Amino acid sequence: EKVEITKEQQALVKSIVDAYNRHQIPQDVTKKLLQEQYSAEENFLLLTEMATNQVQVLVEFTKNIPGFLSLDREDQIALLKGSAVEAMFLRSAQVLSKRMPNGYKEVLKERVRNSGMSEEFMTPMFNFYKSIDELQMVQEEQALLTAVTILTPDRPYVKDYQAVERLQETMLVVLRKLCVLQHPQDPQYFARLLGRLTELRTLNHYHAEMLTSWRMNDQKFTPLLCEIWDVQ
Ligand SMILES: CC(C)c1onc(-c2c(Cl)cccc2Cl)c1COc1ccc(-c2ccc3[nH]c(C(=O)O)cc3c2)cc1
Repeated sequence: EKVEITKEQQALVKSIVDAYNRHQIPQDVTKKLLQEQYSAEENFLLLTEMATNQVQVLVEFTKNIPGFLSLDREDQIALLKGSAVEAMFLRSAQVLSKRMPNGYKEVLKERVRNSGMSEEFMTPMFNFYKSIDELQMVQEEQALLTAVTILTPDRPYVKDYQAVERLQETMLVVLRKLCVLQHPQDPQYFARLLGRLTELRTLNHYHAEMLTSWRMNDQKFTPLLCEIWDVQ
């Protein structure tokens, strides 16, 4: 059928993509990934700093999702806490799949590999990064997929399930149209994007286990990460 995006859907996409691009980790932070020395401790510290900055970027992006701030305040918190790891996986995956200058992505991968993480977590993580890379998403798809992930209604402690579902539905309708228009030769593209969200859920589980093992080794996190991940 003839798929076309309405005026208000175009406005929605524009506001989400602008928010997605406006909030980035500051260059002086990301360039530390290239400069600091290599050791498991230093790598863990850097990744903790990146994750902390990433959460701040995530909060700012989320506040710009049309309708999010009109949700119940406690539900806003529940959505952020429930989606933080998945949204950060998406964002770091998109960073790693971008054509990076001066070996940046190799450096990031190297630091992740040598940060005291268990192999059982690395494999699914790097498989996910590879599967995101293969999709070669345009920025509209990346921004909308991140918004869809954040607006997942079945997170713990969400009270007004319907309100969140309505918002997510609005995003999914636009994302599906974008996929049809952007990838006419691949009618399954939208379905493959949604398949990544399922894969993200399994990564949540691995991440929770990794957090536990880090805590056993008395690894320190920042106050913001402790708050969003309910640790310490
Ligand atoms: C607390 C630390 C050790 C941690 O725990 N889990 C994860 C963890 C891990 Cl490994 C994997 C996936 C998710 C988490 Cl949440 C992490 C590290 O998390 C991140 C690591 C890197 C980045 C990152 C790196 C470079 C970047 N450039 C840009 C940019 O916009 O230019 C964004 C960006 C983000 C984000 C989160």
